[in-house]
Amino acid sequence: MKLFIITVKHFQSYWKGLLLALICALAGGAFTIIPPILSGKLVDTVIPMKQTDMITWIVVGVIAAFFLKVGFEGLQEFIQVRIGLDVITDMQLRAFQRLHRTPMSFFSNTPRGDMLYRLTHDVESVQNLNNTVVPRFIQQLIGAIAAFIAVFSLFWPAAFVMFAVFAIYLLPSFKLGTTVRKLGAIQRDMSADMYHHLQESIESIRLVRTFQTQNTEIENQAGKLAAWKKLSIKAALIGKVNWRLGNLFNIATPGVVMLIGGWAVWNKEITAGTLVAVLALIPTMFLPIRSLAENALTIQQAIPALIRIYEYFDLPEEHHEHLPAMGLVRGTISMKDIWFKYPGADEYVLKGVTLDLKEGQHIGIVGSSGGGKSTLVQILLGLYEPESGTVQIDGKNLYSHNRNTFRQQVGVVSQETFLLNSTLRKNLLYARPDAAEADLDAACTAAGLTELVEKLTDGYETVVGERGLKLSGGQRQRVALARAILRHPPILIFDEATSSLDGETEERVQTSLEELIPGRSTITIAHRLVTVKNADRILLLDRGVVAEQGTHDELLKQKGKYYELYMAQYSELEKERAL
Ligand SMILES: Nc1ncnc2c1ncn2[C@@H]1O[C@H](COP(=O)(O)OP(=O)(O)OP(=O)(O)O)[C@@H](O)[C@H]1O
Repeated sequence: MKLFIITVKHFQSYWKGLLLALICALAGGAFTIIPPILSGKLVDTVIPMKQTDMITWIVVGVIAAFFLKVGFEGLQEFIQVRIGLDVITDMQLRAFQRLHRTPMSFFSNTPRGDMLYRLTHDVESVQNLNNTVVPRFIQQLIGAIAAFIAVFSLFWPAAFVMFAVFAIYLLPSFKLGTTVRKLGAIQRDMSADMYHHLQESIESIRLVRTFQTQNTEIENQAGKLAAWKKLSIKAALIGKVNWRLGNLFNIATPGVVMLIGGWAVWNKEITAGTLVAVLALIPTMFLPIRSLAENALTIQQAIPALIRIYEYFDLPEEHHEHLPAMGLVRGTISMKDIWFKYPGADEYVLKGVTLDLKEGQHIGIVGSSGGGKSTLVQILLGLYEPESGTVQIDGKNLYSHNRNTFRQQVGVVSQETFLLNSTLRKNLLYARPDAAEADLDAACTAAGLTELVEKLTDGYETVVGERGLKLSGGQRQRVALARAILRHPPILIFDEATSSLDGETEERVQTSLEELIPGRSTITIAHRLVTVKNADRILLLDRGVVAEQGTHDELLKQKGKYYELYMAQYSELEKERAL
């Protein structure tokens, strides 16, 4: 019922077009019953009375009725398809918009394949139903109702027989339909799972080749395909049985009508022409039932698909876009007593973390892997909300402002760099589409990218490939760096930004970064302590708590965990140099 109400709401604003489509369908239905009635006239009066000139008129009438029926129904189909496409594009866009406004936790817990499947295949399933099945069904239903009324007025016992036949047919058909619906839903889940697997397998092609797991991947897909095929055969078989059952009734009914109609003609209760007209109207009455049986699978797949699209309309939204804008950020950050655990997790990732950063200061965050460093940054960006604690930017509460207006003023370079399957220019300008050429060049110089740009035959216009596969890890990271620089942000966040660069490049990029940092509030997350050595303050985050903090020298003097970490890394560096 909810499904019906939401769907009706979607179509509500198109009521004028829908009304026109309905009028066309009614006209089409009226013209459907004219040829059988004219056939009756032919048998009853034209032939017995040898009205040869009337034959021509009847033929003209039949042809005209046919053309008008086709014309009206064609117009109705076009209007409905047009409105259907408007509605379906609205639906897809609405689901997509919602996805972009939902909290990040949703993305951590939802397979990407499932999201893509909903926005593509599910939308397509509904579109198939919308474009072909529904407009035809409406035509056929109106034609059937018109035929039923005509049969009822011509020879009511035949209408009664039809009614009884429908009642008998609907029972098994309903049962089969329920089974097909269940199978359709399972089939859809299987398809989504296959889609997810295909996508994951192709996306992680490097991993697959490195670990030589091609055969496992293929076997996995073969297993999924086999299960899907088995189910599809079952669904197709039931669908066909349902359709044949409809056919059986379609063939058997005229026999029964012939029997009682013949008897009535014999008893002079009706004319032979009336019986001919009634018999000619029977197939029209069966059309909607046959159509339902024929398209059972399409319908049964579209209904769960529609439900799944609607589910996205109900996704929770980050309610901040309507909040006041953050305004020009200067760069004072204050995170107080942050307690946070990921949705569904039992353990706290951050346990009372406090971080204070004055405008233009540089803070380094170090610590063991999984200690919560990246999570702290995600909270600062407002991608996750802490269970308790406050985040203030220039003294303003982040959560009572539009976070987008804050994020726009932060340059982030993280461990993972996502590149668009487009040119280097588009990838760089993603951060600031209106940047001037000189800014672009300057950002590339600062990020150490100039050499690469000069080496590429098409320079900035070189397509860097899907997910940046044509660039090395270091080059990708430099692109991300240039993007961040291009924004001229008052706040910079480097999350292992130089981790995949070789020693020499890292040193060069590090120098560029250090030139960039003065005047901007900067947070640098690093495993290598030398990266944050010059920071104004360093926090050592250990299992969700700030275990130590101070300048590099102060921390070394404390001879605590930082000291141990530094000594371990230092001696390794020494060892490397000695080799
Ligand atoms: N999206 C997520 N959902 C659930 N748990 C997560 C998620 N992201 C991270 N975690 C968990 O939170 C903890 C902290 O992760 P985080 O990435 O913040 O650590 P980190 O200190 O940045 O680690 P590293 O130095 O290895 O990058 C880890 O135990 C991790 O498993």
